[in-house]
Amino acid sequence: MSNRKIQMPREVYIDPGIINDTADICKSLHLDKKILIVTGSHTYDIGAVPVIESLEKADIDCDVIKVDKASFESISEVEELITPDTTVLGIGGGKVIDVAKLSSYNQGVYFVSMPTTASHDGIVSPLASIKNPNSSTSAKAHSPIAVIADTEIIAQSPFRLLSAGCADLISNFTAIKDWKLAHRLKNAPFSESAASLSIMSAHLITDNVSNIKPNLEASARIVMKSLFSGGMAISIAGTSRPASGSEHLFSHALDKILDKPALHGEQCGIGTILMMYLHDGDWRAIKNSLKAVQAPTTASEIGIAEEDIIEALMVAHKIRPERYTILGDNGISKEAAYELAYKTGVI
Ligand SMILES: NC(=O)C1=CN([C@@H]2O[C@H](COP(=O)(O)OP(=O)(O)OC[C@H]3O[C@@H](n4cnc5c(N)ncnc54)[C@H](OP(=O)(O)O)[C@@H]3O)[C@@H](O)[C@H]2O)C=CC1
Ligand SMILES: O=C(CO)COP(=O)(O)O
Ligand SMILES: [Zn+2]
Repeated sequence: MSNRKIQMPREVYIDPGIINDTADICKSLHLDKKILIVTGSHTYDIGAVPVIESLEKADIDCDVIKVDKASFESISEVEELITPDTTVLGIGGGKVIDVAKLSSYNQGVYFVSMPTTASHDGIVSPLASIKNPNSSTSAKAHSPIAVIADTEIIAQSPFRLLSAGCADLISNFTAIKDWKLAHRLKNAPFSESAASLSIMSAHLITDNVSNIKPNLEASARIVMKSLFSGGMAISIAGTSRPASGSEHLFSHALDKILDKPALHGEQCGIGTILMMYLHDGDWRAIKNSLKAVQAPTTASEIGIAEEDIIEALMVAHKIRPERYTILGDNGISKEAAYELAYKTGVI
């Protein structure tokens, strides 16, 4: 059997109030034998409680587990609660969705993705960004059978999370530049359709910045739809390449260096300014787009010390050596890292 299959969700709902229809959606998909809700401590009240009410009214058996880390320990704890009849509902941010996605994949049961915010592009993709100590790649998992995105809940989530989602999408611009470079220099497999969809998803944000505002359902819808198409680009490519290049390596390096990193999308956004400069591209336009959606553009805005930015720039190329980027095989020198961070105003 070919390894090169493209996975897509079967049903996608992006609507205000749709969370209250969860039981009906599960029934229509024959996923109503047993539900396991994976959620977080903040998202329990916001997302899980209305879903539990909807399932109880429909007499659907349901269990809940809260997770606080996207780790292999959390995944094992969730897997212990899964039986062959279970459907796993991930209700929360990226961390919760990744844990629900990977645990359901490992146990061979269906997964429904229910984002409570629009902060990252893993909502519909078949990959989980959970690294184990021996591997630097995203873990292979599966696409959700359904995506239920309640844009009213997403609109009410902290705007910082939505801005981070916009920044995760804006990072597609450098991810694609890196991917093309790797294709030309290293013959890395490249998909024109995935790359085009990825760039289009980023443009849905940068061409619409004036319509992305706090507490507006229409804004949540724009970001969610862009994350959906960005996730589809990842599905088509079968790798995170269309959405993860050198700017993500920089963010992953910060995650390793720092005890308390900033949001994933925020770090990737700042990484995009830096890597666009290295690509000799229009890094000022990236910065302006980030500012327009209220995403941070400097180290001090996300509370990261200058020396940690420099350290992350110097080690980023080692995070995933098999994925060639503008950082090359040897990375950049300390002096060049300072120059880069200083000239772009990141430090
Ligand atoms: N699979 C993939 O391809 C991708 C995966 N990722 C992964 O996703 C994670 C980052 O996701 P991100 O969402 O930024 O971070 P988190 O999942 O850590 O969420 C950040 C915080 O926002 C809270 N939150 C979520 N929704 C709401 C809401 N409606 N109201 C109030 N608070 C809310 C969460 O609450 P709570 O405490 O309840 O969780 C959490 O405290 C990382 O682990 C990253 O690796 C990122 C990109 C792509
Ligand atoms: O964050 C991602 C895409 O936005 C996932 O990428 P990684 O494969 O680098 O974890
Ligand atoms: Zn990302």
